[in-house]
Amino acid sequence: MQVIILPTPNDVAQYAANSVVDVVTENTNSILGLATGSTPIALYDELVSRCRAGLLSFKNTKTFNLDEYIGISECHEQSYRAFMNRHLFNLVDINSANTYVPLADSLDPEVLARNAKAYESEIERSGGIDLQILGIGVNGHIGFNEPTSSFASRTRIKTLSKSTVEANKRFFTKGEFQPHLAITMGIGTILESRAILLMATGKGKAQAVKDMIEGPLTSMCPASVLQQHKKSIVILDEEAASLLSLKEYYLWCEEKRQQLHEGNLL
Ligand SMILES: N[C@@H]1[C@@H](O)[C@H](O)[C@@H](COP(=O)(O)O)O[C@@H]1O
Repeated sequence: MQVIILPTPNDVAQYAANSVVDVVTENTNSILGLATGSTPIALYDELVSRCRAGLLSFKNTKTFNLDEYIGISECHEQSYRAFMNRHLFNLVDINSANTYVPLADSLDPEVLARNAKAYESEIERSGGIDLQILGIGVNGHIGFNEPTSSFASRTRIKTLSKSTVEANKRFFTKGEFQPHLAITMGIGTILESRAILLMATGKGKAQAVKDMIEGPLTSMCPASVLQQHKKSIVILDEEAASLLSLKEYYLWCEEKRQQLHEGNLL
């Protein structure tokens, strides 16, 4: 796991944008895994600006989102499909037919299970995800893989934890139905991505970040599984990194990596 600590959330977004640009320009048919939540919004804003400036094109890119709520329609402004359309898909040159978000617009468990299975098949048919973007929940969840999710899990229906429902309450108006279920890529599915980039910003994420990087490998902190991935990069701002015991070491590692890269080590 590579841990990169940067001064501000904007630096985190810039770093993540550079990584996405590298993947998309190296292979114009690349497959991206995308996340929702407030953290990646600054990344999407940056990608939109670069695309509008002609520095980047998503013409042949395919995307797979991590998750979608069950119980609200795709047209609901809090659906993850609507979120992605609003923050990225409608603002860049991507072909909307190449943007996949789990289909969760049914209340029939059999239909939902079939949709989840079909999502897995579609990822596989596409050749797998080149770069998966992740955020992290305050309880260490990734996608909607809540604590105790199996590390071998595949795309499936998942019940949200009370703390996740609470954290996402701010997006729904008072008295409005708020989903307690979602379809999410499984942890096993996420781990098959060729590279993973997790972004975390703000003090509220500091404990989850510490558990993910320095805690034991445990399903109580689903993000800790990234310790086992061969190419996982965690990009943090100072606040999110504030509880790390080995913070100085991670900064030192980046300095050495940079010096080696620039032929400047001796
Ligand atoms: N399913 C999403 C996650 O993918 C996201 O990482 C998390 C944190 O969101 P935020 O970035 O708003 O803290 O929110 C939701 O639960």
